[in-house]
Amino acid sequence: MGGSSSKSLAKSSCCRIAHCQCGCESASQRSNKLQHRHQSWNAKAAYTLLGRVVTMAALIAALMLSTAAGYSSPRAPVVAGNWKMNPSTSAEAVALAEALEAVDGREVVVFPPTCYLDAVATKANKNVALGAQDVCVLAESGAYTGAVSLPMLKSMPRVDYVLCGHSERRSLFSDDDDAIRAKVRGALDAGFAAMLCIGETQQEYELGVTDDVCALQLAKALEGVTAAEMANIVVAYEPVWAIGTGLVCPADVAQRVHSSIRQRLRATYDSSVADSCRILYGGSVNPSVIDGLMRQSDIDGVLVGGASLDAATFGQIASFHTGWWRTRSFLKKVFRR
Ligand SMILES: O=C(CO)COP(=O)(O)O
Repeated sequence: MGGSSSKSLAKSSCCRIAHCQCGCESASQRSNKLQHRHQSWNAKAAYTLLGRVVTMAALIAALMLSTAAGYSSPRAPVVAGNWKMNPSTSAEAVALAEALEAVDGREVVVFPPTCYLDAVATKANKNVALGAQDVCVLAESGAYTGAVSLPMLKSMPRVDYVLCGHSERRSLFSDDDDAIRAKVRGALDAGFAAMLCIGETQQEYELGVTDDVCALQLAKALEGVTAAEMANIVVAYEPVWAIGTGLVCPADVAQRVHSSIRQRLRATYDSSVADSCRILYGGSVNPSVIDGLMRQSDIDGVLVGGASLDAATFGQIASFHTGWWRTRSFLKKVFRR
């Protein structure tokens, strides 16, 4: 008994000796062990922190990349389809209307021939807006063979828009600046939104006068339109050389023209009109070019011709990549409150 207690005493006292040779754990060994444990804890904490920083950085980078890759305009996007003089039968128009899909987070509008408007209004998804391709503003009714007046359009269900100034109306039906201005005025007075098309010919494009041509067409068509009325104007930049040719205006060129149109609106009205007016691009739009166009900060949508006659293709165009646009708009709304 006494022997074992003296042994343990010897051990406990000897362990306090820094360089003890007895095989027991010396104070310095214990301190080394503690230091080692401390170091490995520090390394673990550093790794965890590093891991968190890397994950955060990756998330931020993904967020930024995703934002950059998606729709970047601050305005609500519009995807419009101008059916022109198509399809050939009412049955086909109804089938096309039935196949149209509304896509969440963007305004989808179609412009069928006027004679199909009623049938399309009955069959199309309720979230797809409708517009008329043209209107006669010479009178409300009377001896104007072949014409359709504003009150007639007004009596149709679900018609919100009137297309004004399309280049085919300008070139094939002799709609001049005065006629276009009168249609814009009539549409606004009747409570429609006007989708105003402007754009240069191939020759004007080659001469480098695109901005001047667009500015002139814009000024003439909007003469007398007030800043408040501009809320019901959508501008569509449609370079004539890109319509129905398969030649799409390069996205950066279209962006430059859109930005110049917006500058004109800023100079004519004010920043609030310029910043809220939606400017669409039209001319051979197809699913392979839509994302590139919609990434441009001044392109707020597209006006599609040929590709809008196939509901699946039009649906693909309407489903363009929005990136974080909706999240950003939601956050903006929340923080503005
Ligand atoms: O004119 C257009 C839309 O109004 C564009 O037509 P495309 O898309 O067929 O070129």
